[in-house]
Amino acid sequence: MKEEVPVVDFAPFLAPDSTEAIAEKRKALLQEISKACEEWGFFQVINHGMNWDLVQKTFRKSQEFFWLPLEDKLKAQPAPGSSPYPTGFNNKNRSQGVQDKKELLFFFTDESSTDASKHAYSQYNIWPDRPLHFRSVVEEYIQHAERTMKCVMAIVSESLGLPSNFLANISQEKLNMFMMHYYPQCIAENDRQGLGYHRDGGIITMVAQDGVEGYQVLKGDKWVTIKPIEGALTFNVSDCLQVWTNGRYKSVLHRVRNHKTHERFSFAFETTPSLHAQMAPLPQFTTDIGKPPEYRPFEYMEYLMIRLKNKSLLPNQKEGGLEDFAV
Ligand SMILES: O=C(O)CCC(=O)C(=O)O
Ligand SMILES: [Fe+2]
Repeated sequence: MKEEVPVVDFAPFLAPDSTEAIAEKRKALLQEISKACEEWGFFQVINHGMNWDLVQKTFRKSQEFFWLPLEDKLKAQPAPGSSPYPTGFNNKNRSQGVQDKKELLFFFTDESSTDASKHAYSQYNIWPDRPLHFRSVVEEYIQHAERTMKCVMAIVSESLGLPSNFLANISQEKLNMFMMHYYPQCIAENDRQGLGYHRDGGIITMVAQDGVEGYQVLKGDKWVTIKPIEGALTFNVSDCLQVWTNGRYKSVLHRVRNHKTHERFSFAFETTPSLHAQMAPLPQFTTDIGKPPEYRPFEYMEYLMIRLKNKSLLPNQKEGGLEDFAV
């Protein structure tokens, strides 16, 4: 049988009243999610509550942007030396030292912070002038994505047997990132590295795909395509969740291959702790259950700098990652 990323129907979580039957369904779903996070690190969700018309509208804006001539897109790059972060347009990222066949628009979104001075990363965002209404549409998407992500974090917390506000509270100061990806069509079979294999660096990532295949996750030694399902969103465990749960939930390698006959658009919304968060496996997954920690404590920034460097390595240089913090 062909293996596929588990698809979970969130309808029972969105149901307004909680009958015994719904409570039973929720319990079963939490088990499905837990199994998916342990075995795949990925799951797809239908009936997630995110407005699909808005997702479609944002895809149209993304197309309008990426279909502009390159010289216009380059105007959304930060002026040299003006931003310490890779915000705005980028068509030069590398994976494993090889240039990805992809274009990217990258935004920070500071989530409801109590201390604006600490969290003013979005000041480095670069909003393209064209297409018209680009910023208002994308900001609306981000607002909805934040809400959906909060709901998913609560459900993932419960799937670990923890209180629903656990992941929201563990690192209260969060930083979110929103990436709009564009993968051009690519005929040459040996040149389809849209986004090279990687693990995500945050807590959880939420991906919206258009209808074009190309997103793949490594299961055992096989790349499994994450089927684009109309109306579904994909969620994956990222490195922070793997560290906190001491490896119980897996941050799994995934990649994007360019399509032979179609260009592909996708959005990734990633929630991460603040840059100065202290990371370490939690007692619930170590001392409380008699397991030694798999990672030493570290500052999140230390790890992000390693990741940033990975994007511009040459082919013979070794990438850094969580292994650098393993004990
Ligand atoms: O483009 C996609 O479908 C996935 C992108 C991804 O893996 C990422 O942004 O980390
Ligand atoms: Fe990713």
